Amino acid sequence: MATTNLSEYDKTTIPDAKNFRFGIVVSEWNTHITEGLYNGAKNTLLEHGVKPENIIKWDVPGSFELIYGAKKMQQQHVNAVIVIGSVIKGETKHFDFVCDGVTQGIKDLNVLNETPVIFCVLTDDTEQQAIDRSGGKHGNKGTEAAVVAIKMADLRQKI
Ligand SMILES: Nc1c(NC[C@H](O)[C@H](O)[C@H](O)CO)[nH]c(=O)[nH]c1=O
Ligand SMILES: CC(=O)[C@@H](O)COP(=O)(O)O
Repeated sequence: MATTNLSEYDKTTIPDAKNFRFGIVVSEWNTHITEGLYNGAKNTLLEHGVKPENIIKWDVPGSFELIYGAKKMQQQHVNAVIVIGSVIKGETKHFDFVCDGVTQGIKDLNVLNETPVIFCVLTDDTEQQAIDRSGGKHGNKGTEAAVVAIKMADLRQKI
């Protein structure tokens, strides 16, 4: 069963993000998907008051490199990090290892370090599924990730 629209949320429940600074690490694999996710995330951050100069974007070759990129981005005095990737199943089990590796690596960064890392990595059986979730009929997971990043930055500031 497909997910609900990822971009529909109550905008009145989102904290003011004008003083927050975000790092976004973007995989270049399936760039037509990841750039759509990045635009969704960036535009949502801007919509909630984040200054353009407070959004740092780094590109990495593939989703597996998001782990290293996020680790270094955590050192950039940002309130939260978003990692963006698109893993699409091929003929072999490589898909499984990439997805599991990235998931575990990002989880580890959230456990070991203080800066939240938000997981915006699509793991799809088909390219159409990825298209549908990066600005298509199911919305944009980048928008969802930006909302989560603002909420986590706000929570971190309060605790
Ligand atoms: N097949 C996909 C990859 N594979 C590349 C890995 O992420 C990694 O860059 C390589 O194993 C070298 O360490 N990456 C994606 O992001 N999406 C794919 O569909
Ligand atoms: C997720 C991948 O690495 C995948 O695109 C690689 O394709 P294949 O499994 O056909 O080698």
